[in-house]
Amino acid sequence: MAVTPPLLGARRIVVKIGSSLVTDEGRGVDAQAIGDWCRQLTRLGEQGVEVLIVSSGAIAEGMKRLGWAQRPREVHALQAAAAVGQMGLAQIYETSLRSLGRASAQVLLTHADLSDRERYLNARSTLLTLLQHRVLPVINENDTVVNDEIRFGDNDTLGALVTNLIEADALVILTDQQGLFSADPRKDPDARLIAQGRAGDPALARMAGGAGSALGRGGMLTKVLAAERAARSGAATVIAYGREPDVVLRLAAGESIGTALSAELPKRAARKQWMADHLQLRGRVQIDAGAARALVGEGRSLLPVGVRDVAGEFHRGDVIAILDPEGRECARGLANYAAAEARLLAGRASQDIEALLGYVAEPELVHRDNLVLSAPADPDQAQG
Ligand SMILES: Nc1ncnc2c1ncn2[C@@H]1O[C@H](COP(=O)(O)OP(=O)(O)O)[C@@H](O)[C@H]1O
Ligand SMILES: N[C@@H](CCC(=O)OP(=O)(O)O)C(=O)O
Repeated sequence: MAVTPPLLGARRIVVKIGSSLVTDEGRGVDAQAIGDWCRQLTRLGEQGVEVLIVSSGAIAEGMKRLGWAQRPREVHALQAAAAVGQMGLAQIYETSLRSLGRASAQVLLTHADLSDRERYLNARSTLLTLLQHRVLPVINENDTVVNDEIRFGDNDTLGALVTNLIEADALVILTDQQGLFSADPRKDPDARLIAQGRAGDPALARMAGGAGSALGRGGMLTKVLAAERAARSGAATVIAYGREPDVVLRLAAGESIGTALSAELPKRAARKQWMADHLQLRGRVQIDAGAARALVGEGRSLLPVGVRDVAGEFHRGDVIAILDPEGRECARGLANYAAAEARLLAGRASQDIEALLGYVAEPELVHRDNLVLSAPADPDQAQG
């Protein structure tokens, strides 16, 4: 069965780089290898592809800087090592990207940041703003304030959550193996590379084992589960060897390298399902005819000026229903402002937001990327 190469034509990708690669099997941050990944990603940026990096390696680098030969068991010692190592990691990415003419930004996130609706929107807006300004975000977990992630080594999951958050087209997981094998190749010499599969296929999780080295935490299982999660927002995943020459550039040119795991749902349909499955309706706004035309007819965002009435008590990041002038639900979306603020903004121009609230989160009440139209006007539904 011929499969579309997952990175061919992708406009936005997340590249996750594991600890063993970043730190050259624990010898300390490998500046040369980081320089090479940055070169490839900068080249992709020049071709118009938006790229985000999720990089592990803080703990391994911190241990080296502190002269610790053994990975400590105490969580606080791991957190301290991460705090030390993150400095080195950020410094090397910044230096590499600056020498290539790319601005970079450090973003430290926790899983909780992405499950809290308000912080989710904040993280999303910040990352999208960085991309708009052609800044390359370098993301890691905020290891100093969380400990589950340190114990479970969850940067693979973080990569998938970031992919969902900014609706990337693909997640690339660079690791120290050629891809997913039928069994852990460190233990089974007969293991064969799985070139392609469907994200979420339970057979893949059965093949994947834990980390094969003391440095990596998640092993293949967290990568396979990350692919399943990335597929929920319609993104494909590739698991590939990070030291394969020009690996990301060749993937982007359509070459098959490593393991490609496809997503079943296209992006828009996946997002709609996600909103339906995960989010509870917290309020309603009724809009005027002009706003209804803009939303339903032209696929635009909902601006406060088109809002007539606000019902319910919702917060920023909650889902609200949008009703047309006849009171029929025409869309649902994530509110950028709380109900009390939306009441103050109703019927007013976006330029007035600062004067009315004292700050501006976004000019829209619901951005079109966070909006799902109701049947039958929604093209996804019209297609069946
Ligand atoms: N089925 C499998 N295919 C490939 N690698 C596997 C498999 N099962 C377990 N592994 C192990 O997973 C390791 C990669 O995971 P990990 O060490 O966490 O890497 P990273 O630091 O890149 O996240 C490999 O080195 C390998 O030993
Ligand atoms: N946040 C940790 C990463 C832990 C982790 O997930 O590591 P890995 O399994 O190598 O991707 C660090 O920077 O050391």
